[in-house]
This record gives sequence, structure tokens and C-alpha cells, in this order.
Amino acid sequence: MERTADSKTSLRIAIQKSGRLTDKTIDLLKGIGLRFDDYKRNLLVKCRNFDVELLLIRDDDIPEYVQDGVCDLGFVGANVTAETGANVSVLRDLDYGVCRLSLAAPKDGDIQTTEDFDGKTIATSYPKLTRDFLDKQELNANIVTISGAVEVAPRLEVADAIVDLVSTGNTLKANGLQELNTILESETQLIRTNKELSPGKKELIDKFLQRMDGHQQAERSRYIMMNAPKKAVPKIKDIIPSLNSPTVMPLADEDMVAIHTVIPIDQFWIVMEKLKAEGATGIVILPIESMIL
Ligand SMILES: Nc1ncnc2c1ncn2[C@@H]1O[C@H](COP(=O)(O)OP(=O)(O)OP(=O)(O)O)[C@@H](O)[C@H]1O
Ligand SMILES: O=P(O)(O)OC[C@H]1O[C@H](OP(=O)(O)OP(=O)(O)O)[C@H](O)[C@@H]1O
Ligand SMILES: [Mg+2]
Repeated sequence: MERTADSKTSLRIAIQKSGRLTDKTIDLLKGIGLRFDDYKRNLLVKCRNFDVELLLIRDDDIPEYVQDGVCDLGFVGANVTAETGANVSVLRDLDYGVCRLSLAAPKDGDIQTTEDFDGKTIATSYPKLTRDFLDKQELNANIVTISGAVEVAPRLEVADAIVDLVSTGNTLKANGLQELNTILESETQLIRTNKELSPGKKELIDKFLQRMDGHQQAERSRYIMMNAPKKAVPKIKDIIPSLNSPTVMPLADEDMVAIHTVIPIDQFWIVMEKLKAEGATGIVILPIESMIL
């Protein structure tokens, strides 16, 4: 997009400077056509071809920066936003940084059920979410807030149990812990400030979202091309869960046609098997760069 006449109308987006979400967020931004110079060495980076600047900070600070309007948008885990209790709106759920916040305790220890946490000490970097959970369960426990290496706390006898993020469960396992309860399911989200924004910024957010949605839809879809017997076209049309009706083109062999269409990736194999059963041949599948619906 060309820069607008009003050079002050620029979106400021907070992203994690260095961590699990950084590369995926940068890839997503690049995927929607945004280009940045040297984002690895600067904290505030201007986009070359869209009215956006990135603020690269620790993920813990993102929800509050967005809440206060220092940044208009932010990419951050739902776990962090929930822990800070920031007043922001979630614009999109994104399918990376998927994890859960769970209670865990030593595998063969005396904590085997949720009730056993009563009167115990729990180490966590998520004191607010832990307290909310315990209050809801009417459990009394002492919370020790630590900022990292939470899983090792029981072995150091700093705590009886922990609340921390889990994905594969390997870290828990390596530390002899078992997961007992999930407090929160989390994924990366695009959040927006609830502060009033200028019409120019609102328009930029709409354009940004349109690009993101197009990119996401494209990632979840494939363009397929095939040749098929002409008489099989009605059945093939029923099989293809197409966004629009498929393109059907004549071939030199009058009994055959070429069919081009877009299908959702999650139905890919089922559709493929059905198409083959209807006589489709030479099936070619291509990735899609973006889709504007
Ligand atoms: N094991 C995991 N699998 C998937 N996503 C995870 C996992 N652990 C954390 N996350 C998600 O990635 C986010 C960033 O994790 P990371 O470990 O980089 O955070 P951090 O150490 O707090 O970084 P910072 O230095 O920015 O504060 C988490 O807040 C969470 O949303
Ligand atoms: O269930 P798993 O797949 O083992 O993942 C869980 C671990 O991942 C996160 O830490 P990370 O690796 O991001 O390191 P950190 O301690 O620096 O946050 C989280 O804090 C857990 O320790
Ligand atoms: Mg952090």
C-alpha cells in the first residue's frame, strides 16, 4: 500500500522482541507483504511499504502497551493478556504459540487431585491466573512468584507444585512432574487497543485485517487442477467443497474437461480419494499466496 498523505497516520504494532513468538509473527507480517529493515537490531522499526511501525519488546509488556494506546495492535499469547488483565480487544486468534497453563505436581508425591493443593505452596510466573483458579475452587494455597525455570521449583523444595505453560509435556516429564489441571488454553492473538482511534488508523486496521484474513485463508486452502471425464462433472461438483463454483474448461479430447478449483486443506485427502474414484486424473495441487474474498 502507498503511504498516506498524513504521515502521522501509522499503526504501531507491538511484537515479542526475542522468544517463541518472534519468528512466527515476523513471518506472518512478511507473508502479508510487509517489509522491514533490520528488525533484529532496533526496538522501533518502520515498515517500508505499509503505514506500520513495529515495537519490539518483552511479551509481558505487550498487553499494557496496547491497553494504554502506546501501541494500536499487539501480537501476544492469550496467557499473557489474561495474566495482566489488560483492557484490550481480541481481533484474531492465531494458530501458533498454542499451549496451556496447567497445575502440575511431583509424579508420585502427595498431590494427586485438585483438592490436594489445599494448604500447599505453588510456584508460578502466573500469580493472578493461579489465584483466580484457586479461589474458584475454594482452595487455599501459598503462591510463590518466580520468573523462570518454574518446573525445577519442587526439586529445589521452593514449592510443592507449580503452575506453568505446557505444550508437549516434555519439560514436565523431564522434571518428574505430572499435569493435573488445565487453568487456561492459550494461543497467540492479535489484540487491539480500546482507546478511540482516528478514522485513518481504523482504516489502516481494516486493511491490515483484510490482508491477514486473506493470508490465513490462503494458508488453509490449496488450488487444485485436474482432468476428468465430462460426464463426471456433476458428481465432481458435489464432491468439491469449493468456495465458488469450479472452473470447468474443454479439452482437445471432447469426452474430457479440465477442472480448476480451491479446496480447504483439512478436506484435502478425502476430496482427493473421491475425485480419483470419479475418474479424475493428472491432479495438480498448488499453494496459494493470498485470497481476497
Ligand atoms: N512450549 C510452548 N509451546 C507453544 N507456545 C508456547 C510455549 N511456551 C510458551 N509459549 C507461548 O509463547 C509465548 C512466549 O514464550 P517465551 O518463552 O518466548 O516467553 P518469555 O520467556 O516470557 O519471553 P520474554 O523475554 O519476551 O518475556 C508464551 O507467552 C506463550 O504464549
Ligand atoms: O511442554 P513443553 O513442550 O515441554 O513446553 C513447556 C515449556 O515451554 C516454555 O518454556 P520455554 O521453552 O519457552 O522456555 P522459557 O523457560 O525460557 O520460557 C514453558 O515455560 C515450559 O517450560
Ligand atoms: Mg515474558
